[in-house]
This record gives sequence, C-alpha cells and structure tokens, in this order.
Amino acid sequence: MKLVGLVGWRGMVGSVLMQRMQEEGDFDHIEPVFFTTSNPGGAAPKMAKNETTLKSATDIAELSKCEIIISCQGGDYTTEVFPKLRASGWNGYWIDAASTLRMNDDAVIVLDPVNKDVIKNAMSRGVKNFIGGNCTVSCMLIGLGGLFEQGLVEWMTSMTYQAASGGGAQHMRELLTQFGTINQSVKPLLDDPASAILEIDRTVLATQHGLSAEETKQFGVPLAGNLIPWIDKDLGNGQSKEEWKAGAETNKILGRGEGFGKGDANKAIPVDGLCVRIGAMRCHSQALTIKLTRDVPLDEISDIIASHNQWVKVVPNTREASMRDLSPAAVTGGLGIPVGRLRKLAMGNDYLSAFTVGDQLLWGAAEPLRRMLRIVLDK
Ligand SMILES: NC(=O)C1=CN([C@@H]2O[C@H](COP(=O)(O)OP(=O)(O)OC[C@H]3O[C@@H](n4cnc5c(N)ncnc54)[C@H](OP(=O)(O)O)[C@@H]3O)[C@@H](O)[C@H]2O)C=CC1
Ligand SMILES: N[C@@H](CC(=O)OP(=O)(O)O)C(=O)O
Repeated sequence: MKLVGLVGWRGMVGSVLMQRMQEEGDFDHIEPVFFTTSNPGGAAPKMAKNETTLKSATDIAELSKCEIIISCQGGDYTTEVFPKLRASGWNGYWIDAASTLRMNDDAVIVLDPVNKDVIKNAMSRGVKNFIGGNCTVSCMLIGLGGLFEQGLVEWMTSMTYQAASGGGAQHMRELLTQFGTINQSVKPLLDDPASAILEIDRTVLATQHGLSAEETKQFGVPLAGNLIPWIDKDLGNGQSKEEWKAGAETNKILGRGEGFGKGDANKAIPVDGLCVRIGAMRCHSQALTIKLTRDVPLDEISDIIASHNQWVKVVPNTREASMRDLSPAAVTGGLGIPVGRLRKLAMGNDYLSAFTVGDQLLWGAAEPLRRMLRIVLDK
C-alpha cells in the first residue's frame, strides 16, 4: 500500500477531508502517515494503521518517505516546505488545498468531473503537483460544467455571496459572536411585542458600529446583519484577488487560454464579477450572467447542465423550488450542487441567468483533493 502523508488533517478543510475519506473507504487503500506542525510525537487519529504517532510536518526526511502527500495546512506551510521537499529530490505526488502553487506551469488545478482529461494528460507528462481550486470556481464549474463542455459560454459574470467559512474557522466563530452580541442588545425589545421596530433597528445599528476590536478581529468590520464587498487581496487595479481567480482558475481548470492551448477553440473565456462576503456559514452562492455563444432553448440548456455530472441538480425556476432547494441552508453538508433561476434575460435570447450554491468545504476544498488521491492510487 502506498504511504500517504496527511498534513493539516485536523483543520477545518482537513477534518472535512478526513470525514469524506472515511465515508468513501479511502483509508482501506493507503498506509496513512499523519503530520503536525504543533504536536510531533503526539497520538495520531484513529484512522492511523502502523504509524501511530504524529510526525513533524517540517521534517523533510519523514515527508520524503511518502509517495503521496496531501496538505490542507495552508499557503504559508506550502511556501515554506514544498520547495525544500522538491529540492531534496522528492518526486512524489503533492496534492494541496492551498492556492500557493495553483498557477504554476508545473501544477494542475484538480476538479476531475470537469477536467479529468487535463489531469490525465498532465500525469502522462510526469506532472506531480495537483492543487485544489478556489472554492467559488470549483463549485461554479461543477454546476455549469455542461455549458462550458458544449462550448456555449462566450463570457460570464459571477456575482458571489460567499460564506464566512472561506476565511477559516475563526471567521465562522466571529460571525456567530457578532450575531449573538447584536441579538443580546435588542433582546428586551424583541421580547416586547409592543416595542417600536425603528428602536430595534437603531439599537442594532449602534451595536454593529460599537462591536469591539476583538469581535471584528477576523473580518475587520461587522459581517452579522451586514456584507463585505471585498474578498482577498487588493490587486491595485480595482479588482480583488478572489475576482481575478474566477477568470484565471476557470480557464486553467478547463485547459484554456494563454499557455494552456492554441487557437480560437482554446482561447480564454472571460469570467469576471464581484465577490461579496455575506453572513452564511459554509456555502458559497453565486448569481451568474452567461452570454451564450448561440441561442439555445431553455429546456435544452437545462438538460445540458443536468446531464454533465451526478452532483449537479437543476432546480425549477419557481418561487417555491428556489426557496426550498437553492440556499446555503439547503445545501450545507452535501455534495449536491443545485443550479436554478435559469431564464433568458431581457438583453436577448443569448443571455442566460443562473444561480448556484455549493458547500465550499466539500466541492470547494476537500472533495477534489480526495478524488485526486484516488486517481493517483488507481493509475
Ligand atoms: N477555509 C476554506 O474555505 C478553504 C481553505 N483552503 C485552504 O486550506 C488551508 C487550510 O484551511 P483551514 O482548514 O480553514 O485552516 P485551519 O486553520 O482550520 O487549519 C489549519 C491548521 O491549523 C492548525 N490548528 C491550530 N489550532 C487548531 C485547532 N484548534 N483546531 C484545528 N486545527 C488547528 C492545525 O495544524 P496542526 O495540526 O499542525 O497544529 C491545522 O492543520 C488553507 O491553505 C486554505 O487556503 C482551501 C479552500 C477553502
Ligand atoms: N478565498 C476563499 C477561500 C479560499 O481559501 O480560497 P483560496 O483557496 O482560493 O485561497 C474565500 O474567502 O471564500
């Protein structure tokens, strides 16, 4: 059995990965070695077989023994350890959730229901670095992969509604703390049916403005009862890094664009929009406007989207179905990616709207890595 190093297994993404690996019986096919940055020598989790103590995640010699390493430890860890590991001559498979290596020429962004051919071609060329994509991009492509596959997307805008979990566990806690503080501030008024709603509203606003530095440490501003129209770094050209990833990563996953293919059929598809943080827990949602390359009837579009993979589900464009099936609360914890609000827009029959929701810790982070492990094991 192949020795597989697991780094970052107890973090938020790593825990979801461990859960999925257990559900799918992946541990039956590997000899796991658990690494840690904080507790070398400690007890490995129950999935351990022969190696029952935690190894240091910065011990290049220990890491080098593994044929495959999966890291959910974060970008700083990858930046520090990966170059040293490769410089030591290690030639194993590196599978990583962090964005650090994604756009490198010797790395492939993995999302096998969408780009299995890109992955397989790269493996046959000897590529060994396989990186999970940005959560918003991965969830969007599982939902709309059929339209891209059929060459129906001329360009697309994505307006996102991204959950707190995208920032990490501390961000989720902070959101809930803020909700709690706000609720407490108006509890007596809420308990009194005769209280004035504008008084409640004023108190909520004052509480939001008065949140302590500790209560806004992660987001910098209130998120509860609010939104933040900027995610990730400022690229200095008016675009956030999260927005840049939409175009750059979508095209790299599809194997399109400069450096990835030649000729018109492979030219990059413009994908751009605004990324917004909202007070959801762990599902990213996005409203999409798609300029189709041709006018295709809506029923055909639904069929193309629905038949692309087993996880996408087209939600009828009705009020009832949209409210029931097309929300973070409906989707959290599952691998299903609903796509709804499909309709032709007033701009013309080649303009399509869509709304999709995905669990950003499953398809957005852990699942593509887990599936990549199986692809390597099955090769
Ligand atoms: N959050 C997200 O939505 C996404 C994250 N990613 C990437 O995944 C990587 C990891 O993200 P995420 O899982 O959110 O990070 P976490 O902060 O949850 O975990 C990272 C590491 O922190 C250490 N740690 C310290 N204290 C604790 C604690 N109390 N509980 C658990 N772990 C703790 C662990 O390392 P140790 O055991 O060595 O101490 C753990 O592996 C990042 O690179 C991120 O870019 C990718 C896609 C989405
Ligand atoms: N930036 C994403 C989460 C994330 O980790 O993205 P990436 O893997 O591209 O750094 C968010 O905040 O929602």
